[in-house]
Amino acid sequence: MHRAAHHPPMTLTQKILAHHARGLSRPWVQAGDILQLRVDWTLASELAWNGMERTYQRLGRPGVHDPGRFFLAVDHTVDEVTLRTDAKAQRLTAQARAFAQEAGLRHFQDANVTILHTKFYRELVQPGQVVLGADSHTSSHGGLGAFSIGLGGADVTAALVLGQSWLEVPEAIAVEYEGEPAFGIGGKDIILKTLGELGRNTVALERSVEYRGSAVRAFSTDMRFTIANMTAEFGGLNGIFEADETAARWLSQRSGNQDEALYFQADPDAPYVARHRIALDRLGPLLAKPFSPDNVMEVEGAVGMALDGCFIGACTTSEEELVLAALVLEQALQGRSPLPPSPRKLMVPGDLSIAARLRQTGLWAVYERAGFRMGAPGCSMCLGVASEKARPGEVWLTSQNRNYENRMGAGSLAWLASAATVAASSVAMTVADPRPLLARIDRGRFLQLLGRPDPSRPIEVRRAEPAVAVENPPASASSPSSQGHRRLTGRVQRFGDHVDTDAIIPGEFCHLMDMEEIGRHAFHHVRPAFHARAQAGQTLVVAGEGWGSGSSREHAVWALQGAGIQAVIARSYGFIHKRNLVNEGLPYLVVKAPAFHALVEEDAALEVDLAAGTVRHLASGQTFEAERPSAIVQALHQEGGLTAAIERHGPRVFEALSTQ
Ligand SMILES: CC(C)[C@H](C(=O)O)[C@@H](O)C(=O)O
Repeated sequence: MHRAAHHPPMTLTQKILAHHARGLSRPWVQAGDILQLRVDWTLASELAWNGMERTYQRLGRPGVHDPGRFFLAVDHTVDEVTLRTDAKAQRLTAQARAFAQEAGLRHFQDANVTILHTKFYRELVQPGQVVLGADSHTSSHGGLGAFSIGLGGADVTAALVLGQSWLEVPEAIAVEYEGEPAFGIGGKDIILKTLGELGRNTVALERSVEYRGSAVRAFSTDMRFTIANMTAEFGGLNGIFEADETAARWLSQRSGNQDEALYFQADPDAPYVARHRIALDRLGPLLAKPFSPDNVMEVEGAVGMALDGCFIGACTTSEEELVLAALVLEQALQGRSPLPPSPRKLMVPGDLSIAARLRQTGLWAVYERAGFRMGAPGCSMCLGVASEKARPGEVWLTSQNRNYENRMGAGSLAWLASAATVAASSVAMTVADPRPLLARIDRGRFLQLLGRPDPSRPIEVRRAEPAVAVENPPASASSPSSQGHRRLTGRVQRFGDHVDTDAIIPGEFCHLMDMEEIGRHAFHHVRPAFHARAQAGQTLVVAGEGWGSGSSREHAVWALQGAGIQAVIARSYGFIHKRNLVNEGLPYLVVKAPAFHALVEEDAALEVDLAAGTVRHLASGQTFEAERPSAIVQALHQEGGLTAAIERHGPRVFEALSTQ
């Protein structure tokens, strides 16, 4: 083992990756390196486990690498009503329970105890760890300085079984926050500001996003959580904050789970491809209009807009936000009688421990007096699959992280905001600026209600450098040159930019496991003719930037395959979806040429030569070149996907793939 004392400068992410890499040929990593990675933790929900179980079964139920390092929580589809009445939720729950028993999992969270990310962040993750979760918001754990990413079920199952994965070291950007945000302007407003200024699936796409700048020292661990969480909406591969005294103080409150913390720091001249400065001093409350989280506006522009519902909850809404929103409601209710209970105001805490604290501190009762109903911990309305849904045409203000079309239920219109803004708006059920109410809150009381460690208490943070295992001479990357040897012809189904995986297959179909049935629901709401067109020969998808961004659902690939799609051609892809395409063996091509995108229309006939990596537009005879996939991606394609590769190579699969 080397201590990488003399290495080219590395980012924080690169240091964590170097520390976890196996078989490096030199004691550092740089963007573009393909790594075999030791994985500390895998995570999943019952909904993702459904797909993972299929891979696990195909692998012959081989047992898990470490039953103490898989965190499985039943949170996505369950609430009191679905648990009682919905056979889908019951089946998914039973399946997760049965696996927890079979594998002897130490960290199984049964229905409605927590949201996957909430408990894992608060109690388990440690700085410097590598975490792979079958959920896109696994990015959240970068808030405590872990390298934590969402991946599809096949990738996470592989890591669950083998304790390893592979990764191409991403390029990195720095988002540098400057200035002190006003009291009550928290993580949600800051990440919405970031999304509004920089755009989703742009500068962050497939890159590490390192959150830095003079302002971040004062960000609480909850603020960091929310910002890292919505790195998924930003389009980043991972989002991360350097673990510092604030992180160490949070860890020191735990009864255990702090002994592996590694306090890496980016080198001063770390190779960021860009630095983006975001000023926070004049930041006010923001909203994101439907149907995109970067469709951001100031709250002032919507004040008075009528609301059909207010939802405070989902993973992105931290304890701090729930406490602050309660204090906003308390101020709003001063001098007036309680509001009548309303089915259109719902608050769902992320974890039973948060619910308990809200009860102890009297804040639960404040929500009640403000007319809110409270639900048991879970994703609730955020995914549109639990019992609470917005109805068609309804406008909901919500503190969740996604406002895609149909996200809270078919035909719903979700506007995103901080919990404080949702709380202020819930009083008259019209959008309201929370600042007059925030101004009346006693900050000392807010901190005391939160019960966080005293920020002035000194704490020692021992900076770490990666311990790098150098084992191999550089792998001779002979390059198999294709995604198979086939030539495909077909006609095009044409899409624009930012087609998210919720559009490809809505959450309500993510419990299905029959490929043809899943295929029949591809683009169920937004392009119902997709399946029929594919069946009639429009079997090639051509899209713009960020195809398949959003969630990690493997169903998005299965829907395409089930409908009969032969290949996808796009300018760029959501990182997780791209891996899912590779794992499931559905060819994808990256074609950036503007001339191609100007030329190819709906129904155009194309010939795709997978071996050559070219696409020919048959009517004009013009040929366009696709970017060449990395050697490991080509190798995976030749193996027929990840599961087939594991079946063939066993535990040495990543080694075999990287040297093929
Ligand atoms: C169902 C799950 C795979 C998905 C995700 O990965 O994000 C969900 O949590 C979501 O928010 O859409």
